[in-house]
Amino acid sequence: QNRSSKNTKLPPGSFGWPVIGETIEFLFSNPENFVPDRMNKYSQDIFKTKIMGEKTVVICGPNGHKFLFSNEEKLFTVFRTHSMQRIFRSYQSKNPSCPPPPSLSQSTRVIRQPGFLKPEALARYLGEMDCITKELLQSHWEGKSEIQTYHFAKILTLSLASRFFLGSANSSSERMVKLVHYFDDITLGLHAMILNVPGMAFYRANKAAIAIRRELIDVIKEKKDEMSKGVKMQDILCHMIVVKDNNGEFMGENEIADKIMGILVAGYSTVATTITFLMKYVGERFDIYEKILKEQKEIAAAKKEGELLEWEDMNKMKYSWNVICETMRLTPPLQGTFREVLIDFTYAGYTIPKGWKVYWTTSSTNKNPLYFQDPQVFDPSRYEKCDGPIPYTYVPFGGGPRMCPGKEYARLAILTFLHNVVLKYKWELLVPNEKIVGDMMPTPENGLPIRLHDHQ
Ligand code: HEM
Repeated sequence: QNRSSKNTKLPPGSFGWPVIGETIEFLFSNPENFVPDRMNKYSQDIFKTKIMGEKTVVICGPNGHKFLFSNEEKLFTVFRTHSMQRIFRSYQSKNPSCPPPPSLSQSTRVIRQPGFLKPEALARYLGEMDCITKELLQSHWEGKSEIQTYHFAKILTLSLASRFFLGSANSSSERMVKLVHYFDDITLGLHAMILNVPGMAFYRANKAAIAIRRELIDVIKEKKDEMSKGVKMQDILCHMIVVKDNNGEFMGENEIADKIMGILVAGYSTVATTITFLMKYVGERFDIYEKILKEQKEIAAAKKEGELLEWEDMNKMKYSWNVICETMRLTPPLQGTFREVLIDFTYAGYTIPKGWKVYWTTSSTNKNPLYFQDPQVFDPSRYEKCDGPIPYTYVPFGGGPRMCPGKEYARLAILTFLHNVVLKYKWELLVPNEKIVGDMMPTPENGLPIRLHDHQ
């Protein structure tokens, strides 16, 4: 229901300290605690807080998720934190003729263009994805007994993403991989407080964005050069170069660079985190490893020697996908995102005023015993039951019209990795019970070192 009213009853909760509100608790306490603690204290449906300088309501539980995902662009619109807006600016203030900074949602429009991430396009790319994964496993794992999983996952993810989004006809992918630490800095800065002081996350993220933007502009120039020679290409970067905006104008290079950077960042740490925690959880459970291996061996046995993965193979990886889903339930690679309220509305008996921000988060459902029995237990069979989790309780990719556009791409990338790894290796965790650090971006403290064992 939505209505405007003067007799408003705001949701329960606390705005915390003057100015900073509850930002410190939000950013630095475990996100698995911040939300459930307040749900228990105030309301299971909704509570108010002040984070990142904004009056915010956190909308909770499956009903909250459903309400939010069903009212996009009616009651809410996307909101990027101030740090995100500043990091992804595609203009420099010294150049007043440049257009205003685009929001990340503009890169979303481009990535949602028909074709790019649709199954047909992904199916065409799958063989190459398999090939790149094999090559990287060979060059980074072959002959080694110990691997830093997280570091490798980042290299793999960034290589795949830049080859796919920037096009494979140049060496841009290797150049992006050299910038891997800058991508980390940006990811950490996305939810940082705006303190542009050396040593602070926001300062590092800005520096990183400048370095990546510079490199991307070189890649764009090279791409334009190739296109002018008539080389036919079908990647997102080419599309951005030729597409015109609403005013019939081509995008400037800074703008294209920012949009590409947005897509690379969105698809980078999420996939790398999932791969890393997948290796952790499977490394802890040999019974699960054996089931994955059985499934992958059957798929490999049905193929000719050296034949690359195809779309139908991916659809057979049902158990493997359930294991990945369970990984994302226990360690969601992205906690949640913000919206801005477009008009006053009421929810669960409370009024939420226009201009406030709304935050939805996986942590209001993913470990809630109401929806997941024995929530701390790693149990891929939860997704086997024909009805699976209750709708809107399991939302690692969000839902509704804003659901992650990279979901299918991520599924293929992670399954392709798992297929190649289990067929060749067993592994053991070198630091059992390794501490997980990082609040908005969960990270194993030591980078998840593993010891490899070949099957032979
Ligand atoms: C395991 C991997 C991934 C997870 C768990 C994940 C999760 C999410 C979530 C929760 C959102 C927010 C949706 C919302 O605001 O309601 C999102 C948005 C987004 N994701 Fe992903 N994502 C993953 C991989 C990727 C990949 C590989 C790409 C790039 C191809 C990508 C591109 C995007 C973009 C561009 C958005 C912004 C969408 C918008 O604002 O409309 N993601 N993702």
